[in-house]
This record gives sequence, C-alpha cells and structure tokens, in this order.
Amino acid sequence: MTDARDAPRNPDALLRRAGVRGNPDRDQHFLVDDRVLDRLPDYAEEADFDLSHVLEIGPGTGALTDRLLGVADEVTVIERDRDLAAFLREEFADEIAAGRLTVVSGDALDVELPDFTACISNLPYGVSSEITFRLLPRGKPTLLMFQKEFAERMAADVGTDDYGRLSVSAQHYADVEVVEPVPKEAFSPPPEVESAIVRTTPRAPDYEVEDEAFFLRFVKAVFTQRRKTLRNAIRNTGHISGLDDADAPVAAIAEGKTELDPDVLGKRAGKIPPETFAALATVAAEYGLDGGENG
Ligand SMILES: C[S@@+](CC[C@H](N)C(=O)[O-])C[C@H]1O[C@@H](n2cnc3c(N)ncnc32)[C@H](O)[C@@H]1O
Repeated sequence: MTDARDAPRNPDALLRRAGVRGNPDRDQHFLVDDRVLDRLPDYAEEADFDLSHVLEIGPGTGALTDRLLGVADEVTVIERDRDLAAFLREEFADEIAAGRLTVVSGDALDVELPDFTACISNLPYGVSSEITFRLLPRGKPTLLMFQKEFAERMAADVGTDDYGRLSVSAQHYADVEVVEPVPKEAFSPPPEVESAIVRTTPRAPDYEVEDEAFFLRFVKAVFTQRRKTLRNAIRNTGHISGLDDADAPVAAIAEGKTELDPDVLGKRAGKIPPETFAALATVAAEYGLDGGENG
C-alpha cells in the first residue's frame, strides 16, 4: 500500500476538508461515529466476506471508504454528487494511483455495476429499496445501512408484524440479519429516523420457482391486500400480478386440483411462508396465465 496510515481518517476532518455539510434533500447523512465505522469491516470479516473487490454505494466524504481500503484489496465507489466525487479523487489520490480505488461519478441506479465480490455501504435511504434489489440478484454478500424500520421488515419472519413483501423478496435471495441498530446521533446531520446495519448472505431458496419475475410480482400483489384472505387477495390483484384469469387458480386450489391445501385460501398473506408463496405462484401461473398449462 502506498498510503500506510496508522489510524483511519477522522470523519469530522474529512467533512471539514471536503467543505460540505450533508444535505438531507440529497440523501446525505454522513457517518461520523468512529465505533460504528470501525465495526462495519468487522461484520464483513467475521462472516468471511470475499473482500477482494468491495463496492460502496454513496461514499460521501469517504469515511467508510477509508475503512474499506483497510481490509479490501480493491474498492469501487459510486457517488452521485459530483463535488463529493471530485473531493474523493483528490483525498484518495494515492489509493487511486495504486489501482486500489476507483471513483465512479454517477447514479447507482443507472451506472453499470462493477464485478464486485461484496457490497458494504451506508445507503442513500431514498433509493435503498431500488439499490438493494439491484444488488441482491447478483448473489454477493452485502452489509448495508438502512432505515431501521426497513431493515426489520427485510429480516422479518413469517407471522410477525413486520413480515411482508420486502421480507419474502429479500429472503428469496439471501439470509438476512440485522446486526446492529444505529442511533441518529451517529450521523451528521442526524436523519429523522433510526438506522440499522443489515448483513445479507446469498443462498439459493429452499423452494423452486419457475418464473422469478412472476413470483416477485405475485408476492407484491398479494401483500397489497394483506388484510384480506388469500382467496380475495389473489382474485383482486390480477392487474398487479399480471394474471389473465385470477379466479382460475383460486378455483383450482379450492377444488383440490393442486398440491396446495385448500385451507390456505382462508389465510392472510402475513401467515404464508415463502415456500408456500412459491407453490402458490406456480399454481397461479399454471392456471391463471394465458400461456400457462391450464390457461
Ligand atoms: C447516507 S450518505 C452516506 C455517506 C457515507 N457513506 C458515510 O457513511 O458517511 C449517502 C451518500 O449517497 C449519495 N447518493 C445519494 N443518492 C445516490 C445515488 N442514487 N447514487 C449514488 N450515490 C448517491 C449521497 O450524495 C451521499 O454521499
């Protein structure tokens, strides 16, 4: 390494050198608590993340970037704010010259993602869902800061109040765990909500889905009517799930023509585990899509 530092860069000093104050309207809340910053790489190392090429989305003034350079072989950051990207190029000139850091100036929702081995980021909360579902299908481990409520919904188990579309969709790709709640005071300026660090470990689901896009649309559709029984939720949301005939799969299940227990139709989405959603989506596609076997 060309930049052999004994101590990581001080987050407050980085803010002063960059001459910025976080702008909440641009999703800018910089992590200034050294203890939280130090623990982030630890959470990745203890889970044996492959740190050969770490992606960081929204590096801001580089406090986390600096910690990541301490554990990773190579880091790529994507920052939408042009001034911050220019500051990072100056502040980390040595690391860039050594080929260890690449600064991409652009929107993480638009730019091509590099071939990363892990993603560790304090995400811009306004687009955390979109970014997460760009990352998870890549099948790489992630350690991400979210709004606490979002984090809890991602990790929720079936039957709990937080369980919903987000839990089923995220857990389709990975094991999801909340590793640490983070108070508002850890950031400058403090956000309005509490935060939490979430670790995702990719794995194949223990069920099969034939059409992943349809499965995810079906889950989304049914959870828009989470207070209704599945019978009604499936029937009422064909316009969201894309079913051509939303009554047909319900009838098939009720008549015992499928492997599913007809009683499932009387349950609500919050009580349905992911593997049952997978079975439901398969039946829904088979009986309710025009191209389906029985459609
Ligand atoms: C919550 S701050 C985190 C900053 C830094 N990682 C830290 O922890 O101090 C989010 C950062 O993401 C940037 N950002 C916001 N929207 C973005 C987007 N769509 N793509 C890339 N960066 C974005 C903001 O400019 C800001 O620097």
